[in-house]
Amino acid sequence: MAQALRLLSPTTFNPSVSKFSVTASTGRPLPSLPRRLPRALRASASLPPPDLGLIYSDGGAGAGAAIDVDAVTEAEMKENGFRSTRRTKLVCTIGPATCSAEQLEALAVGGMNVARVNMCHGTREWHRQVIRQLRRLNEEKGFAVAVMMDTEGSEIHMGDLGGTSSAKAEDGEIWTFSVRAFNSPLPERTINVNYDGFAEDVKVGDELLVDGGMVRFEVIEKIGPDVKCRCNDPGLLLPRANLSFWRNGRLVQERNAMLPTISSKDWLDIDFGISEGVDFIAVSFVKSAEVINNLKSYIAARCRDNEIAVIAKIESIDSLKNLEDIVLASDGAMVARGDMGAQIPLEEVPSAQQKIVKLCRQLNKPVIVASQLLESMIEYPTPTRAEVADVSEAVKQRADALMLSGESAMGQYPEKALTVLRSVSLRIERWWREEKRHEAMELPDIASSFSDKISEEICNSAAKMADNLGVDALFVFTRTGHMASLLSRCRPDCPVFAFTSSTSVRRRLNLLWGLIPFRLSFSGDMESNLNRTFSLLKARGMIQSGDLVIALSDTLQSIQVMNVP
Ligand SMILES: Nc1ncnc2c1ncn2[C@@H]1O[C@H](COP(=O)(O)OP(=O)(O)O)[C@@H](O)[C@H]1O
Ligand SMILES: C=C(OP(=O)(O)O)C(=O)O
Ligand SMILES: [K+]
Ligand SMILES: [Mg+2]
Repeated sequence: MAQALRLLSPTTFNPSVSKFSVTASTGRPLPSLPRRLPRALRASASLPPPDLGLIYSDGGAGAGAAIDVDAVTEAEMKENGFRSTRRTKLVCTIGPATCSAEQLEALAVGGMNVARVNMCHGTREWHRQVIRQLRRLNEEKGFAVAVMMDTEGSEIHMGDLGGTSSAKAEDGEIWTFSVRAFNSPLPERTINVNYDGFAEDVKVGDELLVDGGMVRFEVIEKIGPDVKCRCNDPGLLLPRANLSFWRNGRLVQERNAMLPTISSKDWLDIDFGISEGVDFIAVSFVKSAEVINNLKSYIAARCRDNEIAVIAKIESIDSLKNLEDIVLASDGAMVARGDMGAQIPLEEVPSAQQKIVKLCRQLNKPVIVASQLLESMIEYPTPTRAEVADVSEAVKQRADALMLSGESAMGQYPEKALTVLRSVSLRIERWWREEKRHEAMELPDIASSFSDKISEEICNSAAKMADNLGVDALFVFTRTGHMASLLSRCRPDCPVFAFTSSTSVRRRLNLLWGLIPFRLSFSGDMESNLNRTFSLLKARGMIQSGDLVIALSDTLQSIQVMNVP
């Protein structure tokens, strides 16, 4: 039994569906609440352990009937019922510790939704191998792991330590930072700097921060291209670590303002990303909305269907100043706490994070909380309690995604770190759902057309209905993914199954909170879409007769409430 509300706006009116009335209508008579218990309240039959080796493109009834879903999602849903699937998405930076086909598959099985490659490190050839392996994994195993390429940006950083993997700087030691080119091995206590103007720009007395303050030096003497510095806060120097300098307690920014956000090397990396078909490009050290607009036009001119989403990394003082404009121009944002913590006082990072996460949700842009979430797990197999609390805070803020950096790129325990993110997310999400602790957030109107406004109203209402009725899932049939994003923005209690006919939309939706994206070709006929979807998912054991579902479609701009037949 279905109850339908359909609104046909002038732009989406389609004569083939004109049998539906143009104003709101209920499809069939409304009996007293026809729902059965939501699945979460029913005794769940114990299921055999999932076979994670198998995959799933359902080719059985021809391409038209196929549905793409990965084995991990399927197993998770069968095991726990779909109300308890994970809502917070997980991004893993790929590096030497995770670049083999087996390691990438282990991460995908462990819940990685997006793989990030950082163009600061490694060669294009290395990144190409990783991206192609990920694509193969998706094709062969039905995953929808998206690829995010992160630009290097015009930051000052150290060279690569002449081939050694790290160097220890001790308290009081004098080190030379130099723009000269050296043959490796480097002279003792010498660091190469990538920026030619470095020796001119720094002044005696400046404080030099490595990796946002993990190691600190004071500039004591300048000799031509060499800058002598005394170590005041000892620590480990890692290859290509970021350098910033401070004068009178403030970050020296003049130089930053001179350099382009997207360097000539970044443009070559972006061309590389476009040709390799990455799903997201994350832009480092964004200063204004302009650079995002430029990149988006560049992509639009080169990609059919504008298939690459642009993520603004919020990590500089300028990006915090121009936050709203930057977020509005972008397709998403990253709270890049690593560099942010080097640009503003550390104690201001938590409030900046909360502000960015909130703004992104209001403006309907996915947001990633990144850096040092589980830093100690680079070396140790268990996280600190403080790290677990940090992860839990980001989950409570209902960020779309959490990101691993060094933990997955070069740490000792990449899979364990991912497991920690997954289990903490699941536990905290469930706790806050059960306690109904989430405060309602005011969601401003964001639509720019009347048709978008209808979609927005439908999604807001559907999410509210879903919470009030305690439905098992929201189903959304969406071509561009927009309607799915609007539902995700409402952060409903139940998961959102997003059906889209495009594999690239499916991958991009994988970054969004609470969405379970499927690839499915569908028509303008909701009735037949729903019937087909129900039978495909039922055949898989992913839904059951009686599950209560609210279904939406962006072609019809409709809402239906129904039990799975
Ligand atoms: N493609 C790569 N090749 C080699 N090492 C990498 C690669 N990607 C990441 N790493 C290592 O992982 C660390 C953490 O990654 P990330 O946070 O992305 O970079 P960064 O530390 O430069 O901000 C890097 O400092 C680097 O040591
Ligand atoms: C994610 C960040 O950027 P990157 O790792 O590229 O420095 C950060 O600074 O937190
Ligand atoms: K980067
Ligand atoms: Mg950074």
